[in-house]
Amino acid sequence: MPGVTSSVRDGVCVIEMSNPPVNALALPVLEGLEKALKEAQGDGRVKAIVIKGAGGKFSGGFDIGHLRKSTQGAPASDVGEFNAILCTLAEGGAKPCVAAIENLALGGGLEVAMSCAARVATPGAQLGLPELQLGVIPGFGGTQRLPRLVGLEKSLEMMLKSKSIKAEEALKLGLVDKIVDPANAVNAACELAKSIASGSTKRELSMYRKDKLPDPKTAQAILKEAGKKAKHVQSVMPHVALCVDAVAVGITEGPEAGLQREAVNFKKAVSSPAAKGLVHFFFAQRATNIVPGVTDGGLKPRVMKSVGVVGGGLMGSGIATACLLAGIGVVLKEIKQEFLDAGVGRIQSNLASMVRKGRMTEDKARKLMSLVKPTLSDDDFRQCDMVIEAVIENLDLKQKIFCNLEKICRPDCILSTNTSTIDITKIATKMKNPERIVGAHFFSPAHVMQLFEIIRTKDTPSQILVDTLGLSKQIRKTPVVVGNCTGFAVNRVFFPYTMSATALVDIGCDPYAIDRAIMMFGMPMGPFRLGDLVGHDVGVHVGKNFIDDFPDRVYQSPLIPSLLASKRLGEKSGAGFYKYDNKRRATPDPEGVEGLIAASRAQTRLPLDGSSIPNGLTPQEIAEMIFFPVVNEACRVLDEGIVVKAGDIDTASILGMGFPAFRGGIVHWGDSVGAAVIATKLRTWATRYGGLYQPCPYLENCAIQGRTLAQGPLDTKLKSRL
Ligand SMILES: C[C@H](O)CC(=O)SCCNC(=O)CCNC(=O)[C@H](O)C(C)(C)COP(=O)(O)OP(=O)(O)OC[C@H]1O[C@@H](n2cnc3c(N)ncnc32)[C@H](O)[C@@H]1OP(=O)(O)O
Repeated sequence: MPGVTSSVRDGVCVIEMSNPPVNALALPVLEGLEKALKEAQGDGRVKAIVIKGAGGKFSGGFDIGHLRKSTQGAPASDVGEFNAILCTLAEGGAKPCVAAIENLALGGGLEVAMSCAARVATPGAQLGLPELQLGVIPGFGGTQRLPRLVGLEKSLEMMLKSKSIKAEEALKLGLVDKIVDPANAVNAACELAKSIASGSTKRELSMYRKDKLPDPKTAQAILKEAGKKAKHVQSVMPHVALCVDAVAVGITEGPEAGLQREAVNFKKAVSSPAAKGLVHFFFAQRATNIVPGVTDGGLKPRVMKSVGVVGGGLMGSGIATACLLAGIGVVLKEIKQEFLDAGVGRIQSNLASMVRKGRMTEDKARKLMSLVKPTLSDDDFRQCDMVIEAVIENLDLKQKIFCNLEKICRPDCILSTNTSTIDITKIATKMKNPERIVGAHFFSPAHVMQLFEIIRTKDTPSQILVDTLGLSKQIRKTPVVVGNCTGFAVNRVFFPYTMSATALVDIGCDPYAIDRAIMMFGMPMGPFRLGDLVGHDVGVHVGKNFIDDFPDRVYQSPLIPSLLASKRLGEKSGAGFYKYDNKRRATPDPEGVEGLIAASRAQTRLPLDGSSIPNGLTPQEIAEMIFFPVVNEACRVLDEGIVVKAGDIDTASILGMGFPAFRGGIVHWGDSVGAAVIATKLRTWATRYGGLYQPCPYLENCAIQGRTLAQGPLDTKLKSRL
């Protein structure tokens, strides 16, 4: 049960907040804290107060579960009320408080700690105000106290980038007063609290400190710069500007006015669609490892100590690096010494790049490299707990590899393929025990990208899935378990993305206007710039799978093949839709592609609706025409049970495709638009432009039955029976 306990020893009241696993500040904890502080301040035996968290963690902040209710329409909590309690009972109370920060103090947790007169922290403890990653702003005084403790510029960096810092840096900045041994953290806090109470150590009130604040002119310049950046994203992420505004009011009008503004702005932020999307993503991401019928059976994952990787190319070396970073030994196999050397070299350079960026010491990199066993022989896989095949997409080759692996590896060794397109049952056809194979699809670069698709067939044993989910936890990736189909979850759901982009060009839209509209929507780059980056030859090769398997709903523009015929492969050939200089900087190249576009339009003869109004389609119309077919395909994936819940596709779309997190993922966004709106528009476009836009029964039925896409229809067949 979440709550607060307190005990008095040697004149110090130790208040402990408890709400496992991270002592989130749920309402009972906040109420308990208020009561305990009131009692301690009124208790004659007590000279000073220490606040700590149970189970070796201070606090992960305000309860995000409660926040979720507010984003879904429940009245927003009056954070100002609790802040007033901190001001009067912790910061302003007669008896000084000290925070004993073990392990982490984030969001509201750090705000409680900052209202104390001093803070001690354990080595490596994580401190930060990451509220903006949830679409809200600090609400327990963080916008006022952090700038006064670490300086205006640093505080804005920490809040606007949701960037936490380690206790060691916090000590240098003055956010904590002492680093203490974990076994002695509370005692050290008690000593410091007594020393402040006795006057031996000066009592500081964070809210009223001025020593870290810059002079007014510098402060104005810093705030102006932050405000400019916030304005850029204000229409979709209003919380950024709301945070800067609360800080600015505190700096220019004083902390009391700042606190009032913070409370008002917190309420505004929490009711924004961005907060709803980001909080949804927070929970969706943490729920992907729950797979009904698999993870609820009491099976325990086996710890992976040694992983074999077949192929030392870009993917193989990235996968090997990801395993090494988790301390897992790697057996890297290649067919020729020169390929093997190149693979080892790639791993080395992945680690060296982390050393250069200050994320790892040279010594650590050396130690990790010593965990690699390069080999030319499959025999070295004998002791591996798992082998991941990462060779080129060639079915014959993969089939041979798995026949061989099955003979050599231990019977409990997990045999997995990193294919991104090939049906895994086809890869397994020549195996004695085809059910052993599981898909382990990493995204490139594998040691950086967080998403990890685990592909199962209907026969995949639960233990294999549980073990592979366990691997994802070991290597700190977000897993999404998907069924076996062309493109799995991410590539399957997103194939209409590029197809619809080319359809838009064929109906008269300018490709650069499309890219701009899609970036305004929040994608890191538009479809044509992405095509250039991936290479249009690769795009055509991958696209062929969808053309073969989903002929009813593909759009085949002659535009991309004609681009290939003109040797405009994209970035690697120096030109695609854009032209590239020797530093690979992109510049639009309308003259270079206008002839190809004109020829494509002449051949496809679609109605030129995209250019029929003076300025073409609006950015919103463009985004809808590109993303509604993607929502439609996501509905099919849900309908077929390829993924078990909408949150999994949301997570995969954000982490695998760069779909904007503040929109909550592709299905969440679809629901924010509404199934009925999407189905109606798709139907209209389908009659004009073809099957790519034909709404599927799942979507149609959600629209008819008034259900959300995440809920799914009560009966998918209804529409076809009507
Ligand atoms: C008014 C205030 O200013 C507003 C706020 O404070 S808003 C909250 C600000 N705090 C945050 O954003 C921190 C969010 N949490 C995190 O970043 C990470 O969970 C963490 C660094 C604390 C721990 O990470 P890690 O050890 O990898 O564990 P992780 O799986 O993320 O979390 C463990 C569990 O705690 C839950 N949790 C973490 N922080 C939580 C929070 N603030 N509220 C409720 N639940 C929380 C997670 O949902 C997860 O639950 P589950 O086991 O049921 O899935």
